[in-house]
Amino acid sequence: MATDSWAQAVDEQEAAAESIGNLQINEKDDKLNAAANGAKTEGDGVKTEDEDKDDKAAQSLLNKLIRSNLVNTTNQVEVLQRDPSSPLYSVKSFEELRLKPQLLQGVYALGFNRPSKIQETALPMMLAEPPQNLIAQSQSGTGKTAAFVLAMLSHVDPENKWPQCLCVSPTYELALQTGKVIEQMGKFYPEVQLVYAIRGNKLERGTKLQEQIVIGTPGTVLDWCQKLKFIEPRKIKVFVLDEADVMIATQGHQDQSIRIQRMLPKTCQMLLFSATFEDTVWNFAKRIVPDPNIIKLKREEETLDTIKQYFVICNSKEEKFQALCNIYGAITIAQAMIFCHTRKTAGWLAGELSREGHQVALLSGEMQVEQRAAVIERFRDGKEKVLVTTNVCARGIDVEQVSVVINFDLPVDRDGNPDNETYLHRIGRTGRFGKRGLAINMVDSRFSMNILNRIQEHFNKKIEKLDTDDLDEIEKIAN
Ligand SMILES: Nc1ncnc2c1ncn2[C@@H]1O[C@H](COP(=O)(O)OP(=O)(O)OP(=O)(O)O)[C@@H](O)[C@H]1O
Repeated sequence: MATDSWAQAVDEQEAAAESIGNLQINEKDDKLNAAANGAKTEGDGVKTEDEDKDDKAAQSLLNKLIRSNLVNTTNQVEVLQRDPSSPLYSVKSFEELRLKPQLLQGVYALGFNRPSKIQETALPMMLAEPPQNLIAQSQSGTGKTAAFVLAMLSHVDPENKWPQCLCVSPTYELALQTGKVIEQMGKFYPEVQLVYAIRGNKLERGTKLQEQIVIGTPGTVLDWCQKLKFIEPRKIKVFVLDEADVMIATQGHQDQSIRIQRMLPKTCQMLLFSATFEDTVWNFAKRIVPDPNIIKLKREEETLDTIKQYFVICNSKEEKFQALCNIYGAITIAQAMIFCHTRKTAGWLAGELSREGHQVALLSGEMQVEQRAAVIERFRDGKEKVLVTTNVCARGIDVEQVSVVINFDLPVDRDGNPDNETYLHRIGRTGRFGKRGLAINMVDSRFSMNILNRIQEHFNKKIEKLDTDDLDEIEKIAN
């Protein structure tokens, strides 16, 4: 097969895999959303823009799950105060915030020693009296969730047995994830209770909620406020809209969120968080949050500076597998991520590696988001040492924790050109003090050699040749 048609064939195969994967996830989500939000389901089998957008929520969830630490950033926050003449407070310790002792205990129990960059400025603003509104944007993993959870817990009056804080998240899974943070941080503050306004949580008609914090998806929260009246919106003191960029990408959520916001009192503190800030997010943010303070933290650029890059020449996938075994035989690899171009190759490779006795996790296009989340959690917890995945599956996932990345197939776009952005994202690291990493690229044709050369030129960084039959040479790369 000529290289061009080979490239096209794999692209087509992968594209098919992608749409099947998406359809399954979305079909399920649609049904669930329909149940929760009264949305319409259209299963016409065509990949629509909405399905693409739905991926954002899945990516965001998977990213949260794979990460166990704060994202390092050397950038400074940009602050735009509603009242520029008022002093700007920033804290370097949690003590300075005069938190309730139970909450301080919760923060330390989570292993937080000091506020993150965004928390340094966001927390004093959110905890100020009178309450201030805030729009905050910073990339995923910089401590936004922990910040607003702390703000909600601080503002609650545990004596009052009714909902006082309302937090909306784009999906069921993301709401559960944030709920977990509330539960952990509020561990030593048992008087404060939390309830999930999500599909499946059916309450009896006439119920008046006693929990002080409600977290849920926009459709259910709206129903609970408006139709079912489980919540009295006029008693809400803090309203949080999380993941605004994911929210606006989901049909109907924007309107529902605005309708919820309109039911809240003028005095309610409005807080909105987003990982990205395009105009659409900004326009939405301004409708949700009147008179806001604004905090932005620029995304840390990824670089290849701290990465050692190699390539290995092989003639077939079997040879690539053998090269991989040689590498594993020569150096100790704590955890590795291996990227394949198609689901078929990924499945085959995972099988071969497990036959060799490796503990392998496979992330594949046909899995539903919950299954993918479970795989990622097991990998993050170190239950498996190798994660084999297709690019489609791993798109957008931060792999900063993983020290070795293997491109079993090099990333190419649909036109068969090098996908430099994906290459950088797969193996790059953020921050000047980012951990050192090792990247190994498998080359198995003139086509892939050409791709490798073009990637090398693009980044102006040499990718060294590695002979995987020479054990001494392999050993050297680990030092
Ligand atoms: N001050 C802190 N010190 C140490 N770790 C922290 C601190 N704040 C948050 N973390 C941890 O860092 C990780 C990312 O935090 P968090 O989830 O709040 O970020 P985020 O910006 O909300 O990201 P995402 O949008 O993906 O949820 C979490 O594992 C969290 O427990």
